[in-house]
Amino acid sequence: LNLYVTQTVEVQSPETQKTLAEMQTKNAALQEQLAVQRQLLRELETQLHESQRTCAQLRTQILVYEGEMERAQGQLEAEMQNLEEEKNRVIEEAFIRAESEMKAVHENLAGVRMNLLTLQPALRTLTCDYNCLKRQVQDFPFMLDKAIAEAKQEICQVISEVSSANQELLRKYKREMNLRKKCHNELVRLKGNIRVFCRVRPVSQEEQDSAEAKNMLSFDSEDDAVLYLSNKGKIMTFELDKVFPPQATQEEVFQEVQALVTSCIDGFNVCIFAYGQTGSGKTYTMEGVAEDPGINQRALRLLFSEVTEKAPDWDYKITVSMVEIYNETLRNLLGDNPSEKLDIKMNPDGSGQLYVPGLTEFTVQSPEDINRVFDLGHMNRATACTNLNEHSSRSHALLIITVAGFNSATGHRTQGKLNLVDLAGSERIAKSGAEGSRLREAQCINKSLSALGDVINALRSKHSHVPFRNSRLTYLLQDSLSGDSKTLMMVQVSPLASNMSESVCSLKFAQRVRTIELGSSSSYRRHENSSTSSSPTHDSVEVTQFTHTHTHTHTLIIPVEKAQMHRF
Ligand SMILES: Nc1ncnc2c1ncn2[C@@H]1O[C@H](COP(=O)(O)OP(=O)(O)OP(=O)(O)O)[C@@H](O)[C@H]1O
Repeated sequence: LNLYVTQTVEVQSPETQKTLAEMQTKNAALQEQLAVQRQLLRELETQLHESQRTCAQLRTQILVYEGEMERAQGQLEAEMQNLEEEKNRVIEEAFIRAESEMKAVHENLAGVRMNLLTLQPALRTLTCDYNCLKRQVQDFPFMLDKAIAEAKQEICQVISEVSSANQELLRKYKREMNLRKKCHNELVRLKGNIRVFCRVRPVSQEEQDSAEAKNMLSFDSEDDAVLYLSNKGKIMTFELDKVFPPQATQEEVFQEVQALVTSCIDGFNVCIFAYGQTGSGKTYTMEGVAEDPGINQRALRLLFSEVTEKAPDWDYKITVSMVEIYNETLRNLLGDNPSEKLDIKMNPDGSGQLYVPGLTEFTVQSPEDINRVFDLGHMNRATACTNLNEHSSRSHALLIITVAGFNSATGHRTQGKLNLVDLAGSERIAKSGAEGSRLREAQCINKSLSALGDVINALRSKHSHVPFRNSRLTYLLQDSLSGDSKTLMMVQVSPLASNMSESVCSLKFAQRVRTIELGSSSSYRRHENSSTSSSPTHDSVEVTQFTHTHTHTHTLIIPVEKAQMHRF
């Protein structure tokens, strides 16, 4: 390629010129190729130099490595030598140790062999025991079945013995219960079906200094059933079941009443009436005051404590209703609408019992519940009238407590009702000089108190017809006045001189009721010093009329004046 010849040639012919041009083009192309080749050659030469330098470096490196390898070889050999020595030493030590261990194992083996020789008899015994146990285990299900069968038989026998003992106890319990009821009834019968108490209220602070306060009533220190009354210069003696003097406390009064209250737990129906003229203390005896409650509150508290004592054998539910009878209209004092009039109807369940549709009943479980119920009743009573004091004097207020019991052991059920009645004032119409609406009120009161007397009369006389329907009061209390019910009349008496004629009427009524019940020939006797001729007339016809009555009803009656209770 370096042999290019540059020659200037004279060219004449076009062909030659063409050839020349082509040659020149070729020459240029070759020149270009030559330049490229030269460049390539330079690069190759550079690469060659580079490779040679790298080769020299690598050789140097190899020499370094070879040196290092020789050194490592030396170290390796030394290390191997060391390891060889170490190996020999360790092998030697292991051998020595193995030898001593082997020796110990030999010794142990000898011991174990020795033990084995001694354990063999024990093993034989254990094997024997095991076989024995195995046989027992095989026999166990049969023995167990047998034992279970025997135990079952014994248990069945014991159960049947216990059950028959229980039956016997139950029979005895029922017999005792019946006996108790019979004794109770007998006691009540002996004491009288109608019990009549009298309570004289104290002279108030305001009355203290007036002429009214002079001592018209006196008591017998030896006989708490006698009351002396001085009227128009004569002294009359009244004999009742019990007379409470003015100083008698609410607690003392309640103590005499509590047996009657608790009998409703045994399923008896009980009525307690407070009877007397306005201001004689009826409401005080029945309701009392906040700091010294009367029969209503004490009765509920006693019922709570009694039923609590009987738990868990007996389960009791105590419900309370409050109604008012005003002008022969029945009102629900615990309902949402106290002005709504209630009706008394025959229960559609065919039991022949009466019921009051729409009457509210509250279940009470604590003294707090009682307070809430009483508050509601009072509030409703107050909202339905303009003057509560006057209104309460002219209406009957009834607290009806139902006690339903269930004995889960015997399946026995009981239901008793306790009716606590604060009657309207018993004063005579003539004295009050009433007209218009007052006259109507007085007539209604007169009618219902007379009806109460008529009902008691008919029941005592065993009349075929008892006029329960003659008043709302007797109709409502029908269930609790008839049958083996018990009734108590609490006759309230005012100590004031101006009230003496009303007091006489009340006490005469009480006396007559008591005479009927006891069948005695004379219900009140004159004081020895009194004039026989001028004392109030004792109606011997009425007394005779009630002498032969017999009933299981127990009643405590507060006296009703003669004019109102003329049939007595
Ligand atoms: N045993 C008593 N101890 C103290 N105060 C009594 C007693 N009895 C009645 N009182 C008082 O005498 C007043 C009249 O009593 P209470 O209101 O109970 O008579 P009432 O017969 O219910 O009259 P009403 O027919 O008007 O309702 C009351 O202030 C009452 O607190």
